[in-house]
Amino acid sequence: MKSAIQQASRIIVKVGSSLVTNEGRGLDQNAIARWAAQIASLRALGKEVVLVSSGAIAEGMLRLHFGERPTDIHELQACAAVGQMGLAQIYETSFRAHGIGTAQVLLTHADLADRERYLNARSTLTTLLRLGVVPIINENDTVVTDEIKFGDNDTLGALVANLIEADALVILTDQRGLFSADPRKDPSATLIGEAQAGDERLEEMAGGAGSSIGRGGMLTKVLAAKRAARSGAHTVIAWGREDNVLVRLASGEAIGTQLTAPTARLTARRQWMVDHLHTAGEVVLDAGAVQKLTQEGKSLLPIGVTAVNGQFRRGEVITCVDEQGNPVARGLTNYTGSEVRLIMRRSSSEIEGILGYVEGPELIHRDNMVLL
Ligand SMILES: Nc1ncnc2c1ncn2[C@@H]1O[C@H](COP(=O)(O)OP(=O)(O)O)[C@@H](O)[C@H]1O
Ligand SMILES: N[C@@H](CCC(=O)OP(=O)(O)O)C(=O)O
Repeated sequence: MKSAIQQASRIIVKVGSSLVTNEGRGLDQNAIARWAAQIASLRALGKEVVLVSSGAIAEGMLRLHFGERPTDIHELQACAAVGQMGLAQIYETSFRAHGIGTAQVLLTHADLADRERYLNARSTLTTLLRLGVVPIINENDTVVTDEIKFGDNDTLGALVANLIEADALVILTDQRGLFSADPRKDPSATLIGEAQAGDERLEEMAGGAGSSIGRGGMLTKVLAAKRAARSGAHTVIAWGREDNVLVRLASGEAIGTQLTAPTARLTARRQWMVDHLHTAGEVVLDAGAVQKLTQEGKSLLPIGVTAVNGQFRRGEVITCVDEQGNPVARGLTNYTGSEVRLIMRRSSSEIEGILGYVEGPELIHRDNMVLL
């Protein structure tokens, strides 16, 4: 099996708290500079990279002079808010040294469960990538407390992999990968080189559901791999301080644990759309639009829509039917039902004049559509 990272063109790299910090307090600037240099090399190979980085609390603790991790949730939130400034600062400086810009993106799991926010986050991230910027993502710890209690950015990494259909998720941590048992407790544990993401035996190795998962640990990584695999992304768990780890992975070297996704990326996404039984509404297409979608592989533009049935919000799944009512395609709409009623039969260049803003020239972008 070829290395997942070598083949990947869009990669999420997650660096854990245990790695970015100097023993839990403050950030390790040198380590961060090394990952930035490696990501710059990946970019030079034509790969798109999104970084999910923890470390805000650790840096905030240092800046606010907490000797140990506070137990009060709101103090933890305060640490995260203060520390995030330092995190952003170090990443911006480290990437600037390679002529690469960074962007700060703070997300919660709830943001990604909401269809409209999901689509907005997706559009922002893909636009940042198109503009050549490296998005640096962390949890928005100011507005949520669950994540801070569990201290888990692994799940966030997987959600982001689903969000922008990454080909691979690289989880960098303080161990050389997933071992047959926790190597801190069992010195005879052996490294798992490769397995299928979602294999339940991996969860047992990582501690099983019954173990203490107070803070991330390997279980959240194994579960993140399972989640990432749903959109076809492969996961690699590796030691973040391994020399030049990202570049070596990209050159095809087998390092750490590779958890392979059983379904291909496009199949997974297609299946998700097809399985989406509840569609929020319907648009009727003229014959020209049907032709563009089915024969020419194009996006759906408002000009090809002749009628709208039902009410729907931006980001919801809608069905496209032909003039006889036969389903043609399904996809995520960029505009609400009321907006489509205003812009249908009109050219995309008129959208701004009619609505006062443009979410995109397409009603449904080709990437967000599946033919039926
Ligand atoms: N089977 C296993 N293989 C490797 N590490 C394991 C395993 N089970 C539990 N662990 C523990 O998980 C820890 C990594 O998780 P965590 O501290 O949350 O890292 P991060 O901050 O990078 O997310 C390791 O230091 C290790 O003690
Ligand atoms: N968002 C917080 C905590 C996230 C966290 O610790 O996650 P993880 O690296 O998976 O253990 C921070 O930046 O400190």
